[in-house]
Amino acid sequence: MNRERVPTSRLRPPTPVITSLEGVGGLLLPTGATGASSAERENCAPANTKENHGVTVEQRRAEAKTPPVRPGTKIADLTTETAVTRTQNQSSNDPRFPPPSLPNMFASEQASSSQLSTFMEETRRRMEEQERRLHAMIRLQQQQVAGASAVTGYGRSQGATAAELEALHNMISSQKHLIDSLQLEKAQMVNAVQTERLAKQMVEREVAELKNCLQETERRTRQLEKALEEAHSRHNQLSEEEVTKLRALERDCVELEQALAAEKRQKQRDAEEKEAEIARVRRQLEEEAQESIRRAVQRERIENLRNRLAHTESDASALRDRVRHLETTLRETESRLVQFEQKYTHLESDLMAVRSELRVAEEANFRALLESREQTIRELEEQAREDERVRRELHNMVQELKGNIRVFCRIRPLLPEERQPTTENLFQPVARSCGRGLEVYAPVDTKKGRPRNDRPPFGADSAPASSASERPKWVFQFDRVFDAVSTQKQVFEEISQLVQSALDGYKVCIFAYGQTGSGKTFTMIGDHQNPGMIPLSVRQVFAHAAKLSEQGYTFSFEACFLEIYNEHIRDLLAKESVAAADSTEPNKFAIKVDRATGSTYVSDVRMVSVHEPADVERLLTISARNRMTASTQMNERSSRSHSVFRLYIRGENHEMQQKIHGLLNLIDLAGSERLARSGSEGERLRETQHINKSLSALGDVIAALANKEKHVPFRNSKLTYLLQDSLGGDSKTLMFVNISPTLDSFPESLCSLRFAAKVNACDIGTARRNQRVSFQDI
Ligand SMILES: Nc1ncnc2c1ncn2[C@@H]1O[C@H](COP(=O)(O)OP(=O)(O)OP(=O)(O)O)[C@@H](O)[C@H]1O
Repeated sequence: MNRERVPTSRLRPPTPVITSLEGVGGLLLPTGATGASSAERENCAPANTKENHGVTVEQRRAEAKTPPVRPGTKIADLTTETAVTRTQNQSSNDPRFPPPSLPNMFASEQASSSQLSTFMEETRRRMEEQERRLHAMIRLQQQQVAGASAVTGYGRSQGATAAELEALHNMISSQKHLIDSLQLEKAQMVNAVQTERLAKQMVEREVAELKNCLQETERRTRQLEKALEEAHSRHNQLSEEEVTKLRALERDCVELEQALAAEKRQKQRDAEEKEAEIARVRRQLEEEAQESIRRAVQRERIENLRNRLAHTESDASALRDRVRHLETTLRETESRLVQFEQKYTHLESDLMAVRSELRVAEEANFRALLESREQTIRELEEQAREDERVRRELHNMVQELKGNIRVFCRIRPLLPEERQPTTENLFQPVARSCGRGLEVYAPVDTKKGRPRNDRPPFGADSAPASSASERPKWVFQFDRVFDAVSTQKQVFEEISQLVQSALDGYKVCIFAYGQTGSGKTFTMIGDHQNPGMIPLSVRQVFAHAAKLSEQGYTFSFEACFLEIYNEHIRDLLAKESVAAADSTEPNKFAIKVDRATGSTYVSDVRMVSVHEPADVERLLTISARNRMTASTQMNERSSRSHSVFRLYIRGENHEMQQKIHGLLNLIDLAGSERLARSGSEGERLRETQHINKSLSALGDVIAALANKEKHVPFRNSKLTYLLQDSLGGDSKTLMFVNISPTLDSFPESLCSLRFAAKVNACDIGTARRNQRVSFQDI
């Protein structure tokens, strides 16, 4: 049986030594160890300690036993009573509180937990009692002090002697001291109680551990007992004989095992000896083999050395022969080198001579080549100039063949605000006439259900209606007809040749003619997205001038922008203040003719040098601000004046000794309203009269030029007078007739078309048609 032994130190709790405090209440104080000395115990217990004021604790305890003073007690009696009490309590050992001895249960490992609990319970109970007693003591002392004070007062009132009072005072002060010391003791007791509590907790923990150990030990004991019982029962089952046999077998087995072990040891020793023998023999054999290999190698080396010696000797003799041969060759080479050096010197001098000859020849060739190239360039330049001259001639010829006055018709689209529910397609370009023909249909008279005009107003170019219900139709022929979807670029492509003529030194006039709102300004100036003929022409002129500068031409450009309003000239490029002054001085600008050149110009007008298209676009912006517009019944922003943009082109080619003086006139004419229709009166009536007069004067001039009349009435209007140098002669004129497609504008449109058709019939330079033209009947 192997019982687990619990260490003694664990089982034994720290034993509190509980000693009795002699005297007052038999207080319990722990000393911490079983074998604490009496001195230590004295330190812990204040029983025999002397106080500073010289009164022993025992004395104070005796005094504390003093009963409360009753009223009427004499001072002498009080003293006696106190003394008696003190005597009674002199005993140092109070039999009521014997010093607690260690409980037997801790002396042995088998201490039961119930005994321990009982001990703990007893200790707690005793401590509580001690505390209670201590409190009673303190109360008693306080009562005594109060009694003494009462006695003192009583003594005073009874006339006690000074000595008696002194004695009383002393007694009271000693009582007070006793109370202090008792309170000190109380504090110490409280500490002791706390220490005791800690010890108790430790003991409780140890007890719990002991309980666990005990339980474990009991469990194992039970297991062992059970195993023992089982062994006993098995043992009892075997018979005596079997046991004997078993024992014999066991002995045999032991002997066999011993014999086996001895044999094994012997065999192991034999094997070790044999291994050692084998290793020794192997070492011997290896040594012998190495020795024989070493000898074989030495033999082979000797053989090799013999062979190499034989080879070396034959090589040496061959080398000797070669050295002899090389020495001979070297001597020959040295002599050849000397010959070569001599030759090289000769060749070098020859090469230098050849090089100098070559340089001379190359220079001659290069000069010849250069001259031939320069000649070619000159020829090409001459050719280019000749080409340019031919181009100009051909261009001019083409322009002349086309006619020096041409008319383009442009029909603008219906504007969004003009969309009508019964839009009639009045103007239809004729597809078969290569974009030159235009058919005009009379609108239907909605009231009568038949054409409004069954008789065309201008019979000369009309086709009569075949029946009463059929709409009358007029057919016009122009140099080009642009329909409503034609773009500005497409239109410009057709006039670009004419613009080119200006750069070739011709005077070119491009007019826009038509009634108010028919698209004249749009065609000439356009807007930001759709630049018109003026900006596009200027761009072309500058671009072509840049190209011609490569052929030695230098160009300069000057521009002016005028307005003719009510037969008065205004400068559209004048500064705002100047323009305002001009309006109060209508006759400031006069048209002058340069007798030498025949050119016309306006005095005092602002001429602006332009160098690039942007310069001209800036001028257009200025002029747009200055341009006078006035409202009429037909168009809120009707332009009531002619605007004339003039670009003077001056070019020079020194080599060709050529000078160019071209002039490009781009004219936006005022709206061509008939007086009856415009409904103008007053100032507006006067404007309309002036406009019609000047347009009629333009027609007269064109007619006179076409009819080769001696007198051309240029001076009949400011416009024709200003354009005198650009109309007629070899000048080139193009007129746009702008048409509004609206129903309301139909009579005016027809009127414009008739005017344009008559212009188209003219040839200002060379007569194209042998017919007389008159604008009187339009
Ligand atoms: N080909 C066109 N495509 C688109 N819109 C056009 C075209 N022609 C003219 N317009 C528009 O028609 C309106 C009238 O045109 P525009 O002012 O050029 O007429 P106008 O003949 O110069 O009139 P006015 O004699 O009163 O100056 C403008 O709003 C213009 O933008």
